[in-house]
Amino acid sequence: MFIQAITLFPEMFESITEYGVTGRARKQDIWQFAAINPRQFADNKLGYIDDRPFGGGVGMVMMAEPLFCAIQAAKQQFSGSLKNSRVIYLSPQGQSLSHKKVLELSQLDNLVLLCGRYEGVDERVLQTAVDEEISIGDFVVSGGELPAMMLMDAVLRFVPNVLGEIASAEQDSFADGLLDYPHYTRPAEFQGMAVPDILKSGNHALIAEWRLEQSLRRTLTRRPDLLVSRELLPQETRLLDKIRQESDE
Ligand SMILES: NC(=O)c1ccc(NCc2ccccc2N2CCOCC2)nc1
Repeated sequence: MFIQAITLFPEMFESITEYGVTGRARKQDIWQFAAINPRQFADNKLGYIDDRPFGGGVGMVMMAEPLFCAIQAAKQQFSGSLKNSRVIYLSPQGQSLSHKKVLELSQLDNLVLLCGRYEGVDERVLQTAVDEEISIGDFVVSGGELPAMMLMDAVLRFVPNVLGEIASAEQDSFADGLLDYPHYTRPAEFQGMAVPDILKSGNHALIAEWRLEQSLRRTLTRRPDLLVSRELLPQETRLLDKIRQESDE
């Protein structure tokens, strides 16, 4: 997958292109990245890429021309099939990012991520050159770069070989619609708190059931909304009934 970010702060993306599993995978050429700074497309010598808003109001708006040219330049860099590409604008006004959308985006060859700064971008860029507007949550941050990196990381976890054979994104809790179970490692006792005995039993079937019960228990108490739209396997229904009976006692 080839990901391009249109951003005034290219260096910010080093946190995902140089570090962690995503950084290692990029260095292994499992995915590729390029940043395009719209300032190079400013048609004035001073590199202005923002201007005052029509209609007045605080702050500045990113001008259409430099962004449009940057998106065109990104499209000329596409690898693989051109049609398997998407230009995405990260904004609080976008469609909420979901696991389903992450999976859909992970199938693409090319992603272009437009990162807004100032008060946002000229609407005409969105109308002519952006395919989708996506929000990573109902909150506002100072620029689109961090939301873009969140989207990138979530998507890259589903690109083959990014995670390596040990971990797999499919086993992530959200992948099967439940919250994750608690994790423990050595020492077996920490500040007087012991690790649940079941995890030291070596009985992998019982351990798997305990973990599933913990996921269900956590999901029921912290995010019951996730259970509403989820099909339950017989074993899950049995465990949920057991958990609900406990809380009814
Ligand atoms: N939820 C999200 O995905 C999300 C995405 C971006 C973002 N900010 C960049 C931005 C992008 C578009 C429009 C306005 C703005 N902002 C610019 C700075 O001022 C506030 C508004 N914030 C939250």
